[in-house]
Amino acid sequence: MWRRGVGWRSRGGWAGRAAGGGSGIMEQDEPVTLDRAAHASARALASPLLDDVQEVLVSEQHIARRVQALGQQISADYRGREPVLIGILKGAVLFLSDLLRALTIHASVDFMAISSYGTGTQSSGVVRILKDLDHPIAGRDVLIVEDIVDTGLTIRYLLDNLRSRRPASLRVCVLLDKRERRQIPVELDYVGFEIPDRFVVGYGLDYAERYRNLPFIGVLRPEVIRDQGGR
Ligand SMILES: O=P(O)(O)OC[C@H]1O[C@H](OP(=O)(O)OP(=O)(O)O)[C@H](O)[C@@H]1O
Ligand SMILES: Nc1nc2[nH]cnc2c(=O)[nH]1
Repeated sequence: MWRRGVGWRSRGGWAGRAAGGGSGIMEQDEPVTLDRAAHASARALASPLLDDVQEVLVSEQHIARRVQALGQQISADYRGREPVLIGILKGAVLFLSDLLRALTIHASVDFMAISSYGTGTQSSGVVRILKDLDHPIAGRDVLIVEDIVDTGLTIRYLLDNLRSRRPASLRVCVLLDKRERRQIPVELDYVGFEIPDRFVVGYGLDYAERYRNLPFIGVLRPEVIRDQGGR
C-alpha cells in the first residue's frame, strides 16, 4: 500500500521473505526498515554470481529508493492523464515492473524489443526492431522506459520512430545515464542515476544474456568478460 508519510512502498519480495516475515499482504503494509534492507543485501551476498562481480556501483536499496521517487514524480507530472509506458526489452523489464508499481495513476504498458549490442560489450551501432508495439500510440501520452542510455543511438532511433506515429506527447525515463559515452545528443526527461563509463550488469542489464538477475548495478571482473569472449 502506498504510504505518503513514509515515502516509499515495500516491494514485499525477497526482502520480506529473507527477514523471515509472514504473509505477503502484511509485509506490503509495512515500510521497509534498515533491517529488512540489510537482509536483502545479505541474501544477494550469498549468490554465487557475486564471485564474478568486481564492484557494486548502485546498491539494491539505492535503486529501490530512486525508483520510488521517479514513480512519485511521474505520477505528479501525468496527473489526470493515462500514459502508456513502453518498456524496451529486455534490459528494462525489472526497472519497468518496479516503476509501474510505484505509479499512483492509471497507466498501460506495451513493449518493444530493440537490439544494437549483440552479446559483446561494444555497440554495433546498428539498431534493429526485434518486436514492435502491440497497439497504436497515436494521441497517447507515451513514456519510453529504458535501462540505460550509452551512445544514445538506441534512444535516438526510438524517439524518431515513435514520434512518427504521432503520440500526444513523448518522453523518456531511463534508469542509468552513461553521459560520457554519448555520440549524439538526446534529451532525457527522467533519469535514475548518472554513471561513469563502465560496462555494467544487473537489475535487468546483461553480459552475454547473463547477470540480469543481480539485484544491484555492478561491474564484472575483467577476467569474467575475457573468459566469456568479450573485450
Ligand atoms: O545508448 P546505446 O549505446 O544505444 O545503448 C543503450 C541500449 O543498449 C542496451 O540494449 P541491448 O542491445 O544490450 O539489449 P538488451 O536490453 O536486450 O540487453 C540497452 O538496453 C539500451 O537499449
Ligand atoms: N549490459 C549493458 N548494456 C549496455 N548497453 C549500453 N551500455 C551498456 C552497459 O554498460 N551494460
